[in-house]
Amino acid sequence: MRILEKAPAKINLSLDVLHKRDDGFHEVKMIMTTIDLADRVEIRELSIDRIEIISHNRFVPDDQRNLAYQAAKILKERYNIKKGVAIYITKSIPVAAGLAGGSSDAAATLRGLNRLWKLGLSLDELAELGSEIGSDVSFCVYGGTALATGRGEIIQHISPPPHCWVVLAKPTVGVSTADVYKNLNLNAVDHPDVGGMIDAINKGQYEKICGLLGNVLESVTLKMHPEVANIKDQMKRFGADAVLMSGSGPTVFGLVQYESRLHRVYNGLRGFCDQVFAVRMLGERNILD
Ligand SMILES: C[C@](O)(CO)[C@H](O)COP(=O)(O)OP(=O)(O)OC[C@H]1O[C@@H](n2ccc(N)nc2=O)[C@H](O)[C@@H]1O
Ligand SMILES: Nc1ncnc2c1ncn2[C@@H]1O[C@H](COP(=O)(O)OP(=O)(O)OP(=O)(O)O)[C@@H](O)[C@H]1O
Repeated sequence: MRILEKAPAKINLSLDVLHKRDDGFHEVKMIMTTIDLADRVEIRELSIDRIEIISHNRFVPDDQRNLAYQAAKILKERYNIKKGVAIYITKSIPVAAGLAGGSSDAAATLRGLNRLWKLGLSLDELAELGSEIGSDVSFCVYGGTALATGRGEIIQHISPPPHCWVVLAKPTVGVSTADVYKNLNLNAVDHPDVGGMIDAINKGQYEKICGLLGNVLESVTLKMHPEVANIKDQMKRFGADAVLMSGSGPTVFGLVQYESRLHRVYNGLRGFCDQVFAVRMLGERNILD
């Protein structure tokens, strides 16, 4: 038996950090939405009781460090499954990019194994298990558009944003999410208006959404890596309607309403960055059904 799951990337339209918690994590308030850039996760049964990861990507671990491996392990242990699986991951999402690639592979593995092993778990139950793997996994279990709070694992679904194009550019710098949070100085940031963003999304107000994009983690990553600020400037110069870094970076995304403008932004950025993508937002719920 063979199960296929799509594992789409996310971007953060708004990302605020409220305070550091006693457990070391930060309390966040952010709007996440799924985009049409996805890894492919294929799960096949094995005759021996083992978890194998096959990815053919030198940046992706093929052992217990892989978040898809951790997803399979949690389900096997929790439900006492004595069967093995091979998990084939075909990466399209750039690695360590701020696009939740690994988290989405883990979420796809949870959904896929739930089907393969007929566990009958709800998405809410899978999201709760996913939160043990990483803060972004719960959102990735559902996809769509959501307000994420807590350390990112408390998910409230909201309306999809109005249709537009998203140009993504990933500079070749490596960013550690833990380092970015560690270096965040909350006394020196402009907090984005997350409530205003929810309102603008609910009302389908594209221009207002553009004006409200904000991410407090930019204050750290842009200082560490000036090339990220440079990519932001170039994206604006080529005509994106609004530009922001996703998650802890380093990927920068630009929103573009009209296709006529899209080509100029996309082609312009290709002169600066190897990894550039032009995709759609997939903000609807149930896109993963
Ligand atoms: C930046 C975002 O991607 C925005 O969506 C997320 O907040 C990060 O999510 P993630 O990569 O799934 O993060 P995790 O794997 O859970 O945590 C990695 C590290 O980031 C820091 N971390 C993460 C999430 C959070 N709310 N507070 C934190 O301080 C912690 O040091 C943690 O050890
Ligand atoms: N399935 C996976 N795909 C990619 N990287 C993985 C995977 N599993 C584990 N990793 C490890 O996780 C690290 C971060 O990769 P990932 O692509 O998930 O980052 P990210 O997009 O910045 O995540 P987030 O936006 O959730 O912070 C990689 O450097 C890699 O070593």
